[in-house]
Amino acid sequence: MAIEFTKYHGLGNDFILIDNRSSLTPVLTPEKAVQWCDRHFGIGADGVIFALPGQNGTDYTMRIFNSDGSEPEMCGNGIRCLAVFLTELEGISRTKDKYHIHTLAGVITPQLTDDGQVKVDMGEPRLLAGEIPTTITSRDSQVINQPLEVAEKTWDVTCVSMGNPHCITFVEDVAAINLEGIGPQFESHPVFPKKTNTEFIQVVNRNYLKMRVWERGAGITLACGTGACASLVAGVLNGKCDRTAIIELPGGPLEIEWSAVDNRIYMTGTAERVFTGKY
Ligand SMILES: N[C@@H](CCC[C@H](N)C(=O)O)C(=O)O
Repeated sequence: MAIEFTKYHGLGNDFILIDNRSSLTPVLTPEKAVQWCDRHFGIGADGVIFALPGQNGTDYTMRIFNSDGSEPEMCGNGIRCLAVFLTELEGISRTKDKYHIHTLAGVITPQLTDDGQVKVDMGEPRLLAGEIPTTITSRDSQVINQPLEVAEKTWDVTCVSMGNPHCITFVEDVAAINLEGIGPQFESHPVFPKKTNTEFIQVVNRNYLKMRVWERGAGITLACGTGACASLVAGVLNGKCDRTAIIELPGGPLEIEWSAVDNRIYMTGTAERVFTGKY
């Protein structure tokens, strides 16, 4: 039987959204998700997102399969798309502009803003090596500016978890990075037991960073919300940027703040519906 879907994107990081509110079990298997995400033989997307019933007092649950069928803990651009999708599903019965969403990374709270964007309380970054997880060791158990050998080169990396793992490295020129060549080697490096997303960051000034990303389970994408949050944290920890900055991605800008008051990360950006269909 055909399943209804809506395609969305957050800065070109694109997702197939499915109304799964009648069950806690996703209507697609990971294998089917791979086929749906295929850009030649399917609909084409970086992942499939399911809007499921809430758990433990939350409004809804989000689950996501990457385009390779693996299941990440969280997706920053995806949760903005989910928030807009939920407003469309609720229609005139909608009573709120803020949702508490159960995810594998904890409760995440997106809120629609007056200018049509979505601001997300992404929670607190996790910095301990065991929380990333990574086996890279350092004196205080945080991985900040530590050397890592990848593709016959030593990279200084900082590791941050936003529920999902991120490895950040600062470079002179993001455009010069051979993402396709080295991204997979970071992703599957033995120091990351759950693999990793990798962000290459060029600091333009203390409030403006350029980023390119190789995503775990999806490869090169035009944007990564959790990656932008993790990169701002890495920038602050390395003394390279302020606690609020614009992160410029190939698909567009995200505004990221790491609050000194509550230690939480706030991400603001767009989410656009592309089309609906049945498949
Ligand atoms: N693009 C997403 C992250 C999606 C999950 C990631 N590929 C992983 O496996 O951790 C974002 O916007 O955060």
